[in-house]
Amino acid sequence: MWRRVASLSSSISSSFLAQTASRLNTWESLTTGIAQQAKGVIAPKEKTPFITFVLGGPGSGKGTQCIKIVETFGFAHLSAGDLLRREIASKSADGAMILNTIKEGKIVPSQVTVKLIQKEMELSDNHKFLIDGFPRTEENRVSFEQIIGVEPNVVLFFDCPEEEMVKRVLNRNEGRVDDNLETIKKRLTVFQALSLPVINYYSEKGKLYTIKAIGTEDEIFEQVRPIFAAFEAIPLNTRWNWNISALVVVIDMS
Ligand SMILES: Nc1ncnc2c1ncn2[C@@H]1O[C@H](COP(=O)(O)OP(=O)(O)OP(=O)(O)O)[C@@H](O)[C@H]1O
Ligand SMILES: Nc1ccn([C@@H]2O[C@H](COP(=O)(O)O)[C@@H](O)[C@H]2O)c(=O)n1
Ligand SMILES: [Mg+2]
Repeated sequence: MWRRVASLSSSISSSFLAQTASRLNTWESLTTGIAQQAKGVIAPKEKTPFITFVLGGPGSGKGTQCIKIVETFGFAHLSAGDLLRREIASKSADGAMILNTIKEGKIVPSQVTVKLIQKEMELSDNHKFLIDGFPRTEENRVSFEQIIGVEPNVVLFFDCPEEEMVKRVLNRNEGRVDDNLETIKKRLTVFQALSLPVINYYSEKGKLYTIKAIGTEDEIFEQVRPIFAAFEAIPLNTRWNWNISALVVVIDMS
């Protein structure tokens, strides 16, 4: 059994302390698997995670813009679709189920997808994550909050007309099993019915940044850039200093 004692500087406000404590729990929960393997030595990550969800319909340009965000702002890019395709390729136990679900344009059970994301986050040295194509449903969203124990800092929504999305997907030419007209229609229906409510949820929470996803890739990125530039502009002390003021002692009671 693990017991955690946290002692924090008294010079910071109580709401800030509450937020800080919750973030410590969050980041520690991400490290738990690694820590357990290390037989009792919890090695908390140095920085609090900064999580961006990247949403939008099929072919709206999420992956394309994520590459630019990675290049410019140094995020780790975790594409839920890529992680699922990797599971298929690795012929894992869930591979066949995932392949059938993707062919049908449906959504893979949240537990499966969240576990894949969690594993990537744990393995990453980065603390800034772009989680692309997730959450696709309310169930995805709740599952992430329950398993990872953290909410996104930013949610990007690439808003693109359906006609343009269909054109882009049909021209993509990457050999994806779901890049055909029949599956695209199903994916668009799923997007309208299941993903839009998630987008509305984050809009109501004031976390949503809507990008007009038409124009050239560079033009679209010029809408994205200021969002992250604004976060980068927050002084380093304000962003991370609380971590230094926190002392976490772990006592193994087993
Ligand atoms: N602004 C743009 N104008 C024209 N084509 C674009 C633009 N942005 C991306 N594309 C192209 O459209 C296709 C779909 O883009 P991308 O793979 O980034 O979309 P996505 O939102 O990740 O789609 P999915 O949800 O299906 O993974 C790609 O072939 C990409 O090169
Ligand atoms: N959260 C998610 C994300 C994706 N899927 C399935 O993968 C397909 C491809 O996803 P892309 O992000 O690469 O477009 C998608 O249509 C779903 O079938 C999922 O189930 N859950
Ligand atoms: Mg993509």
